Amino acid sequence: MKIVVIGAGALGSLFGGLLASSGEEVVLVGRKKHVDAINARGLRISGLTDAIINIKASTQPEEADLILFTVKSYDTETTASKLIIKEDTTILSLQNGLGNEEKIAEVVGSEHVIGGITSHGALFIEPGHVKHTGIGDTVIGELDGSITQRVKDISRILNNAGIKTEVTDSIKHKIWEKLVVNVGINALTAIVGVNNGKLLEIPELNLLMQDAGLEAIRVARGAKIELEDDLIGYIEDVARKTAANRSSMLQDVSKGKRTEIDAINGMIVEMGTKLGIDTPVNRIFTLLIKSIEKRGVVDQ
Ligand SMILES: NC(=O)c1ccc[n+]([C@@H]2O[C@H](COP(=O)([O-])OP(=O)(O)OC[C@H]3O[C@@H](n4cnc5c(N)ncnc54)[C@H](O)[C@@H]3O)[C@@H](O)[C@H]2O)c1
Ligand SMILES: CC(C)(CO)[C@@H](O)C(=O)[O-]
Repeated sequence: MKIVVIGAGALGSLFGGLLASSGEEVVLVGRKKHVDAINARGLRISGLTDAIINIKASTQPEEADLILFTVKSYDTETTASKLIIKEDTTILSLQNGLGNEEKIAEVVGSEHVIGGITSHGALFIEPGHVKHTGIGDTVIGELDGSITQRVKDISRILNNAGIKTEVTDSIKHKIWEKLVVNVGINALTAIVGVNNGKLLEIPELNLLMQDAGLEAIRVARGAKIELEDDLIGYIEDVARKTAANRSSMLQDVSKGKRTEIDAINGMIVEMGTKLGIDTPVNRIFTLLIKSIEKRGVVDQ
């Protein structure tokens, strides 16, 4: 199976490197500096995985049997329009946020798209070098809930590469559950500038995390997405397991980079408005993060 990783930054390089190490034919498609460093010296993975991997990298998309789609959510539409698709190409999005699979499907056709979430952590260190910062589960599935040979084949390949992966018949629910976690953790930690664990230690932050999460759960129910009962407890579990982590959104604002706010808290506000459900906490989080994006980095 030829695998092309579109959006080979932190997560895509980690997954692509692990797959190449397991013997799969992999091409990383990313930005020029990263691509040139990889082609010159191999891909270095440090942290929980320690390896230098010979792997092909390019700045241009290529035809593939499987495309791992790992750009930030704000690049989804433009990147999907550049994909080279053949009849049996499968695209697996491993992105955070809501709406990515639908945006890709609008461009290439829904028959090519499957959904996925992962709790692995990866950090872009420098061109040619990513750090494996966390090990977690990966779940993939057909958007219609069917269990097909292709998802079973992709799961086998990922597991063979050491990426523990399960197939689910409810990937949309899993994407929503991950979304609720990101709704509760990402923006708040970025606004206040704290690691994830502070959301458990500081009572005021814990209340805000719960309020944001409860709004998302109400919007999900309004959209007929029945979620697990104790999702607030799930958010807290993730914050506890990643207590020392700086969330991806805190990392982004610390570097003066654009965030994925629109696909996370912004999506809750957008859907809540359409459904007539108030989402004041998510609205404030969204406005504050957008203000921080415009403000840029300040000296602490
Ligand atoms: N990093 C993690 O630990 C992690 C974990 C779970 C989920 N995710 C999700 O995975 C997605 C990617 O996250 P990341 O941390 O790897 O981001 P990243 O910014 O490190 O990687 C994305 C890369 O794609 C590149 N890119 C954008 N458009 C492109 C194009 N058209 N062609 C080629 N390259 C292009 C960007 O320049 C960037 O280098 C996000 O949705 C994120 O929320 C990340
Ligand atoms: C789970 C999570 C919030 C841990 O930091 C991660 O998805 C992130 O940082 O985006």
